[in-house]
Amino acid sequence: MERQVQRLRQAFRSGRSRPLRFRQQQLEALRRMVQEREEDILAAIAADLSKSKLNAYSHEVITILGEIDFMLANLPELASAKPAKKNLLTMLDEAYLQPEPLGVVLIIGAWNYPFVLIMQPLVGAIAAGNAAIVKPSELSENTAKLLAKLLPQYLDQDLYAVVNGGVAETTELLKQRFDHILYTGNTAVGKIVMEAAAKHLTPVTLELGGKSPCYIDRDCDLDVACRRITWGKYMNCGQTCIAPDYVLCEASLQDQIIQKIKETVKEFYGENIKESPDYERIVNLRHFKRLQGLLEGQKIAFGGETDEVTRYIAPTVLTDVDPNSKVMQEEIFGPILPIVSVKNVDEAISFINDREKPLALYVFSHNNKLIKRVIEETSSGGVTGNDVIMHFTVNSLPFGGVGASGMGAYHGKYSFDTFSHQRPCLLKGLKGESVNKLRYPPNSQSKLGWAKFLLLKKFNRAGLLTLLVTCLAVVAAVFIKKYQALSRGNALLASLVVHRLRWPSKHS
Ligand SMILES: NC(=O)c1ccc[n+]([C@@H]2O[C@H](COP(=O)([O-])OP(=O)(O)OC[C@H]3O[C@@H](n4cnc5c(N)ncnc54)[C@H](O)[C@@H]3O)[C@@H](O)[C@H]2O)c1
Ligand SMILES: CCCCCCCCCCCCCCCCCC=O
Repeated sequence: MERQVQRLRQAFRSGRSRPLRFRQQQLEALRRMVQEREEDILAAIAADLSKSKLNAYSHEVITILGEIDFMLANLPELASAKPAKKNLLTMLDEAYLQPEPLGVVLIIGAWNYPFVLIMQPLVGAIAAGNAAIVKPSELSENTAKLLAKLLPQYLDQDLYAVVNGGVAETTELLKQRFDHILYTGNTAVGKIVMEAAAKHLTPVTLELGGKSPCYIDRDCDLDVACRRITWGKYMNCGQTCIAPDYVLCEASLQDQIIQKIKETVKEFYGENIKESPDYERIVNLRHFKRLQGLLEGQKIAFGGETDEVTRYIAPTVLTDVDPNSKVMQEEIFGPILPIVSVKNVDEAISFINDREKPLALYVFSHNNKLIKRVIEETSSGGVTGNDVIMHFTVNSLPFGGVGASGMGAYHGKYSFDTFSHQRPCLLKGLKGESVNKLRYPPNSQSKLGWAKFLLLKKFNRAGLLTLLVTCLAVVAAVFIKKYQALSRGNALLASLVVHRLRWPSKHS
């Protein structure tokens, strides 16, 4: 592994990944890969998550095609130097921010959206001019194997590599020195990644999880709210980092919400959910058993059926859930939706604030002021009002967590920034030593006065008067110089006219 990282570092040092044209070619190759190998990609995702090809396309492939298109369209602007504001001491100089690639970056993905969670950061890493190693999750082994086969066929092999494996391989990988690590997965492993990164002072982006709350206000269109929540909760069988984890609402709303979600489940997946091509399965037996454990002792409003052989768990709603029960202590990451009743929005806000900061927060209400209030008085990675999941799809919004749900963000421009160093550059000329004298020793009270004026824009009356006189003197000097030049010009013109009058040319 050490040798592999070294190989990438050498290729990065050659400077090959930096020119915009090269980055564009690699992104175009990535897009070609997605288009030409679409069938293989959909089949791998389908095999890993028992997902229909249509859903694999709309959950994963669309996102990546959109991200590549965004980068290709915006790369010249993203990679360009941005002028910076200057102070009085540097106003004649050039000050700008130059994005530069970080070097060799590591991208570790999770299994639940196995294609997106590797490819979307990779697009950002390439766009920013880095070399990259990607480590797909071993739990989504079909997608992992396919990525290891396809990426080298389409991308520069010395700059981009795939490492497959589980804990042992990832542990070994994490011993190497990287210039950035973007990790997606659970919080416990996030801590391991951060600890390993700290040994090399490597910056990290941690895309973690958490329990994303969903508050439904009394003043709300419950039909719409429940339809949207049902979609976001049971998509990918609840195995979505930003799925609404639980519902908070007044007790009086509980029965209606249960009824409406039940009807929507029927509308979406039919009478026989097991037969629906739109309903996935739990990724493995460990997660299946974990989820079964969360159902124990709970009041099941509907759903709750499980089948170990196919790892099927029906869309389930739990009612009157005790906030101290196990299902409310850990991220559910499955098709189980607890409803916890609260007296009002104040109690909902306290409930949210008493817990770790979630990755997403959802509020449903006709009352925009209430939505804004919930946003104002809580914290979360992202928020969607009157819908769920959809903020993930807006690539002008950074995607990431806060507190226990992660650090840093990516998507669109934010991916580019995550994998770049915004290098501050100040270019000065070699003239202007008379002003520079102010900062050279020996120091004096008057020099300090000038420093305060030039850097802090603080000055007293005497200073202001001096400045005014200085400015007037400068203006006068410029004016006199121009006037002299003008008079010299006029004199020259006059002499030419006289000259021509005396000796008219033969053509005139
Ligand atoms: N914020 C996001 O964008 C996002 C997206 C998807 C999932 N998630 C979160 O991820 C979690 C589910 O993913 P998971 O953790 O089960 O995925 P996972 O089991 O696939 O693990 C994630 C990655 O960590 C590696 N890994 C596992 N154990 C390790 C160890 N001991 N040392 C080093 N590396 C190790 C795996 O090989 C894998 O590549 C949920 O909490 C979910 O909310 C977050
Ligand atoms: C008219 C048809 C439009 C279909 C649009 C479908 C939009 C689907 C959006 C899917 C979003 C997938 C979320 C992936 C989250 C991955 C990160 C967390 O696990």
